[in-house]
Amino acid sequence: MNILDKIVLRKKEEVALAKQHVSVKQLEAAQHFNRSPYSFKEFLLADDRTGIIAEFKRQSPSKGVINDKVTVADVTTAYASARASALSVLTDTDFFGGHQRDLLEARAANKVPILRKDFMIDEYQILEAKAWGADIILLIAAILTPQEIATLAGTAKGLGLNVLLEVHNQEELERSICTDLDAIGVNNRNLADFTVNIQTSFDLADQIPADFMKISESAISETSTIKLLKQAGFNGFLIGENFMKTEDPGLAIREFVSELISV
Ligand SMILES: O=C(O)c1ccccc1NCC(=O)[C@H](O)[C@H](O)COP(=O)(O)O
Repeated sequence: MNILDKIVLRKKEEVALAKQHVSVKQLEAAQHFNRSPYSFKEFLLADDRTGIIAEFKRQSPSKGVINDKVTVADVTTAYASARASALSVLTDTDFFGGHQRDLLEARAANKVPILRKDFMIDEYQILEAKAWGADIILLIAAILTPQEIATLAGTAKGLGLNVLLEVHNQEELERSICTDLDAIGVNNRNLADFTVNIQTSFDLADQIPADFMKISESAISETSTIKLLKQAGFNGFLIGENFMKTEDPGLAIREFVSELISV
């Protein structure tokens, strides 16, 4: 069993448990449920933003603890001030050390789109994402059937949420595309064995239909890579570890962005 299988197995238990504790009615009555989500596309394309989707990532299965000394509010507000186009907040606890309250804290502190970064397998989690103040949800092709992707994407769009589909190869891309997607992300990390290769994004760039925003995800640590990805047609760049591994992720993104815009 690989790590994705383990995560999905645990996620099924978590969702079943969550449904016993919080009803759909309660989620629908939550403070954020009726707010209108920000447009992911607008923030990705805005002249005064960078395309960076900056991730709050305490730990990961591949790296263990990355940073457990910083707070969500400090880091995410620094990311947004440094002109990140969006924030990514992990809400998976067992494998990434994230939590629902991380998303709620990021929402309270920021006026930019926020991705609920989790392993979505059930419509209930989409309602949670809306209730907790997310603007974007992630659907990972490697763990969902085409029918599940279409259904979950349809539910999310019905709630006004933005949908990011994540793929790792052409086969996943071809079988997963549906109308209710806003963006397609190419993950440079193989989630089964943790190997990373930026070339994955370049290989798939031209295969992504022009109607979708193109995002490159994982293992980005150089501004020169972003420039090449932009030339290949990418609009967004999901970066976690490169900022989070430093003592001051806010300073790290500021320095990164000043280098990015200096040429
Ligand atoms: O990061 C991991 O180890 C990982 C393992 C298993 C499933 C997902 C995993 N990461 C999720 C991500 O996609 C990344 O957090 C995100 O793209 C940022 O990547 P990075 O900039 O390399 O931290």
